[in-house]
Amino acid sequence: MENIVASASSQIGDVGHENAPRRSPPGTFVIFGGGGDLTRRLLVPAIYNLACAGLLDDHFSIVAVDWTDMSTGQLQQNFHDALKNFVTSRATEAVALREDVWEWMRTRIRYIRGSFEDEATYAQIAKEVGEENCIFYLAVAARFFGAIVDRLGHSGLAHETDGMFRRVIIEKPFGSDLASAVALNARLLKSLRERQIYRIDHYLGKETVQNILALRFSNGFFEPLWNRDNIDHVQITAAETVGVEQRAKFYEGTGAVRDMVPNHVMQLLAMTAMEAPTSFDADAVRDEKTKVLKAIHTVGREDVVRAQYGAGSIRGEPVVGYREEPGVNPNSRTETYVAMKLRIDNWRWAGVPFYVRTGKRLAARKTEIAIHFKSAPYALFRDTPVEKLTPNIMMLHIQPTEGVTMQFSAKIPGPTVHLGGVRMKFDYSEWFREGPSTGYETLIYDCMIGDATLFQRADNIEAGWRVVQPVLEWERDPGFLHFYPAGSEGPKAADDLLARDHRHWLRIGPGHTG
Ligand SMILES: NC(=O)C1=CN([C@@H]2O[C@H](COP(=O)(O)OP(=O)(O)OC[C@H]3O[C@@H](n4cnc5c(N)ncnc54)[C@H](OP(=O)(O)O)[C@@H]3O)[C@@H](O)[C@H]2O)C=CC1
Ligand SMILES: O=C1O[C@H](COP(=O)(O)O)[C@@H](O)[C@H](O)[C@H]1O
Repeated sequence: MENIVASASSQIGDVGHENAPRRSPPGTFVIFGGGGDLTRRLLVPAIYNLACAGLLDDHFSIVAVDWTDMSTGQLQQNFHDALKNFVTSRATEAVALREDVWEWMRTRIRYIRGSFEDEATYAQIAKEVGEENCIFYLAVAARFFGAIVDRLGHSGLAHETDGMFRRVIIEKPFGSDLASAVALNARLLKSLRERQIYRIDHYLGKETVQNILALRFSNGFFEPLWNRDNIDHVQITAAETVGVEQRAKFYEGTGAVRDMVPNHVMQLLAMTAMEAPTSFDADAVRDEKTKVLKAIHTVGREDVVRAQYGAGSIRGEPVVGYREEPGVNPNSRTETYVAMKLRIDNWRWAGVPFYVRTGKRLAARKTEIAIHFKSAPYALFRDTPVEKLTPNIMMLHIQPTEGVTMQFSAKIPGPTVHLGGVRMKFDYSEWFREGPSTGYETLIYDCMIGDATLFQRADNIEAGWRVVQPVLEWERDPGFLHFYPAGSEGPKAADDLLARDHRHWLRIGPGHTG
């Protein structure tokens, strides 16, 4: 995991200089699905940002493979238009395109028109890339993952020689349940070695997600408290305001559980709950993640709430319910929300529930991890006006706010003992004077330099699917689907899930959260 963010002048203690990132090795970045949406919106802007940062070797090139009828010139024009629309050096703020960098990039882009299922396409790629290092990025629908990798194997394109690498980046969804993920892993391993496979989870590219490990393991004061002696429970939220957008076809067969939980949510949980790895070596980190996911107790049906949004309003604007979205079956039982209570059965976490929830069309866009500490004893305050102590919560804000907040009690100035809940906040953009990148830059760059720390290993993916597998088996059961109005905090059943344990969710929308 390489730090590609320039060292900031406001850092206390120097962590940047001797770790200054090096240029990528020379090679070709082959994009299957080079005419598609992901390429345009995320991959090309990320490569451009790496070029701006001077991180690409002079012998870097892009080969886009797709069946769309266009020339290399037209593809270059499409990428240029895409960059103008989508390029951001930071996640939130648009910046002007640097034409000098674009010109450098343009001359390195080539197009191969061909079908993923045609051997001739691979022969053309082989001719184009020769003996160069290659990264094959599968920016394609999941049904092509196995088929493309088989052909990379048969054509010899997957074959590495001394000093030359061949790596494959695979997008999500990686399987649609445990069995299909296991089968896909087995299929990939017929043509590739595990170390050649980079299974992407874009959450791991987010600086704030990477910061979870930095925060836990580079500071002396968090880790001693990070266990069942001090933590009451943990809440993980990944809430979106968007609906299914133009992806109804994909989403109808997928739903919130498959789309978000085995991958993004499990990664957030693993980073929060894993033991300290022995180093940042990819396997050391991934061993610990897998161990903690494997320690999750088989989930019971009473600990899961599936739900679907109905009509409602977001920021005062009326929005239709999921079943009214274009392309969605009017009787659809696909969930757009899921909440789960998970128990991690190990020495650190036994007895500490991890409540996770994710959904579309909720009250706000908010991804955060809230660590709720156990309360201090109240006895000292019983003869004071203080009626209860403010819960101690440490919030790791992943997005759109990026930072960390600590909530605790403080004495309100005055002659009597009154306590108030206060917050101490670290904000990325305020402190480092620049926000984190989109995430794809880090992941692509890490693959170029052969660092798989932020990619999922086969056992990691399978452990995530194992957690949700029971939920997939109940999805047809009548009654296993609740409803919530768009723009709300989610279904009442999810509130009941915590109320049973005398707890409540932090608010997603604006308002008091403690
Ligand atoms: N788009 C996004 O924001 C995100 C996408 N992803 C994942 O990335 C992957 C790609 O998604 P996305 O870019 O949206 O998909 P697209 O359908 O936009 O892109 C795929 C491209 O491949 C082309 N194609 C399809 N079949 C063939 C074939 N047999 N031979 C050659 N070309 C073919 C498509 O052409 P045509 O359109 O003519 O079929 C299209 O140009 C998916 O796995 C998705 O889940 C992940 C995160 C975000
Ligand atoms: O992978 C996916 O993630 C997005 C949410 O990503 P974020 O970075 O905006 O949090 C989600 O909308 C999409 O359905 C899912 O496929």
